[in-house]
Amino acid sequence: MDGIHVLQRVVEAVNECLSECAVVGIPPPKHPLGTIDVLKVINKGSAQGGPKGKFWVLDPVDGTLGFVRGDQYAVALALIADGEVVLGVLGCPNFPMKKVWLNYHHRYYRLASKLHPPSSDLWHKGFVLIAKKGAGQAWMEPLAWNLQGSHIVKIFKAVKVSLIDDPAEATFCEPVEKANSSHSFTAGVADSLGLRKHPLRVYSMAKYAAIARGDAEIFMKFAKAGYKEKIWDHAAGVLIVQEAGGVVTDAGGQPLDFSKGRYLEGLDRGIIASSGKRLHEKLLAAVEESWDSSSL
Ligand SMILES: Nc1ncnc2c1ncn2[C@@H]1O[C@H](COP(=O)(O)OS(=O)(=O)O)[C@@H](OP(=O)(O)O)[C@H]1O
Ligand SMILES: [Mg+2]
Repeated sequence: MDGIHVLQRVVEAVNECLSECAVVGIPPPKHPLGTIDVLKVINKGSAQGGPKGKFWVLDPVDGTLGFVRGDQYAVALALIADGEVVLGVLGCPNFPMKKVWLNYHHRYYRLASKLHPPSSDLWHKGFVLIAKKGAGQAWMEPLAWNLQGSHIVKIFKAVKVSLIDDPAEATFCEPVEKANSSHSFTAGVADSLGLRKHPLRVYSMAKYAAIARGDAEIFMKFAKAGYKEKIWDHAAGVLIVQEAGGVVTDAGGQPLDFSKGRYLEGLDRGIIASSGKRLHEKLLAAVEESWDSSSL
């Protein structure tokens, strides 16, 4: 598809969404937007971020590889006010309701757990997670997936992190691509922490969703030195995990700083999240123990 056609599709999609505004109580525009109107709105997306003011952070397709492979990806939106994430929305259209199917795309798991292809009634997937800073709650709205054709009731359900704090029972998740996070370093940390389960490798911010929903207890991302993490790859997920009861910091135990512009400047080594304080402290200690012998 060439540029002009993509643009046409975008304009159509925007107008389709706007025509449904009334559903959420916003009056729809009197006339559909034209191409120039849509381009003007897109051009407003030039905020550089920073410590003052309010701005939205959007990652329309996070986990691009997962998206093109028909695997996990996320649509992530966050509102940042004076450098703090105050609202997070994370859409995970391919995320299965049953944890066991998260790994369906990975041959190793299919064979190890003798998974058969999911039947359509089991393959319920897709939800939107929402959290507001300070609410102490994160919410999940499943996407409409009743394949039996019966009435679809959309309900928000509170999600909570897992209660497991024994590393031997915990599951950790990490990026699929070795280029995005060192698998050998996290394997060392896992060993030192006493994690026994095989890592859950999931594309995109769906990893934060896995922690918030209690599908996994730990998330680690250690990119190569020099890589700068972007705020849109983390903002929504971090708030959702925190409000669901989890903890997210850098490897030095400091909160991620969303006030420094487009990047998470000053990030100490990597990003770690866990389902609770006790596990987090053990994880920080294990990272410290493994760091000196690592080549990162
Ligand atoms: N070299 C390198 N190192 C670290 N991180 C990188 C790197 N390259 C990309 N990215 C960013 O990682 C986003 C995808 O991260 P994931 O955790 O989903 O990784 S993975 O796709 O599961 O391997 C991905 O987000 P999207 O571009 O939205 O897919 C990138 O912003
Ligand atoms: Mg991204």
